[in-house]
Amino acid sequence: MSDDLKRGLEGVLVAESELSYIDGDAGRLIYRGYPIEDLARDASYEEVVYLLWHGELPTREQLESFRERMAAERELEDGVHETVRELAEADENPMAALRTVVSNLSAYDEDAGFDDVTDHEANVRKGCRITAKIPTALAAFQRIRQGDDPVAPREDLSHAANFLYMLNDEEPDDVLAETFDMALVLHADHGLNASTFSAMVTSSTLSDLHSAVTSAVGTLAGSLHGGANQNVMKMLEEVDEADMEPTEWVINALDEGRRVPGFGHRVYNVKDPRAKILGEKSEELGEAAGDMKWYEMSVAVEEYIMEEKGLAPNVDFYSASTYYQMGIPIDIYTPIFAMSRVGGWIAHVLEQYEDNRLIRPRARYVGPEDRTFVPLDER
Ligand SMILES: CC(=O)SCCNC(=O)CCNC(=O)[C@H](O)C(C)(C)COP(=O)(O)OP(=O)(O)OC[C@H]1O[C@@H](n2cnc3c(N)ncnc32)[C@H](O)[C@@H]1OP(=O)(O)O
Ligand SMILES: O=C([O-])CC(=O)C(=O)O
Repeated sequence: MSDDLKRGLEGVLVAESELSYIDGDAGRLIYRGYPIEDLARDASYEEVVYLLWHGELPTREQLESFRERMAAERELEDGVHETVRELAEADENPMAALRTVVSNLSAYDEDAGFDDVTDHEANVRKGCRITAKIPTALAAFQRIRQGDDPVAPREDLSHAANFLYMLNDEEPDDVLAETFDMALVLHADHGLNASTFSAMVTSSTLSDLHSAVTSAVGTLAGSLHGGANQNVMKMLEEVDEADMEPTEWVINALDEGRRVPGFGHRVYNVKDPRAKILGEKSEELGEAAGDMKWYEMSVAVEEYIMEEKGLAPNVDFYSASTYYQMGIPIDIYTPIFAMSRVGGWIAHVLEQYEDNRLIRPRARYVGPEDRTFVPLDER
């Protein structure tokens, strides 16, 4: 046993995976061998989920049947719908609401249970249901809390277009649907990031898929991980409202020892390739709207932090201004991240079950030893 301490498990290899590879120095990301740039340009979210779960890109027929299968699972059972309504009416935080809803889905899933948690086919069925229902739950949550009626899902729309339709009660145009689909593709998997790792830890105990995804949603919520995307947008809004230079906000934050959301990464030492693609989208949306404010502010922040701290933007940085310009409410950016990453979480759980070993590291004990117990009355 090695006594080397690796805080935050930095750089520690704990598994073999065929799912995604990140070259942090070259700024390169691939899913099962395919460059993220190619997938973002040409593949739909459904195609990418198929690739992650099955190992190969689908043929047209395979994709059609996978799409139909997922789309048929979009409706929420009445009990889940009631939970969504209660959470929305109680003004629950959206990530907390999503965590509760994912957990609640298992009560209505005919394959749920702890008898044979590693059954691959049952897990793909459960995975389809969880992935298909998260957008419905999230859109309903958003609409109920803003005082509108939920919009029922449509089976004829893509995963991305259907979500925007349910959110806005309006079919998105092609630009919006394609931009959102691309964002889902970009967020679908990313090696052993913290939320994926927590899904793996949960499944490694031979707990079930719903528990693993519930753990992952809770982990993604934190501001050092998926929660950063909404903090990026809050920063840009603060800059705008105070009519200050973006660099001023950053200088203040750094002076106060605060992290600037959307910058830095455990694995990338250069600009995250996903941030490059999302930056282009943010720029295009600004051009289309004739308002470059959000994009230009973002670029000013990026240039300043690179120069001062040598830190590059991560995926959360440009997803913020992209979603904002699509009219998406800020506090559902992180649930939208979860809506995509669930495909990756499930793929990693399937992989974990294929060759399971309990994940259980050690801590170096630095507390006292050999203390003499003093009975309660004598303390
Ligand atoms: C989808 C995702 O999860 S992507 C990440 C999303 N999270 C964020 O954007 C939050 C802001 N970023 C961060 O807090 C970090 O960069 C993390 C958590 C992402 C990575 O953290 P780590 O790998 O632990 O890097 P670590 O904390 O060691 O940082 C290295 C140095 O860069 C600094 N640094 C890293 N990120 C930032 C930042 N965003 N703002 C200011 N300084 C930063 C640290 O202060 C540290 O400096 P020091 O050596 O002088 O103390
Ligand atoms: O890989 C990480 O640590 C964080 C990240 O970028 C992601 O989860 O997409």
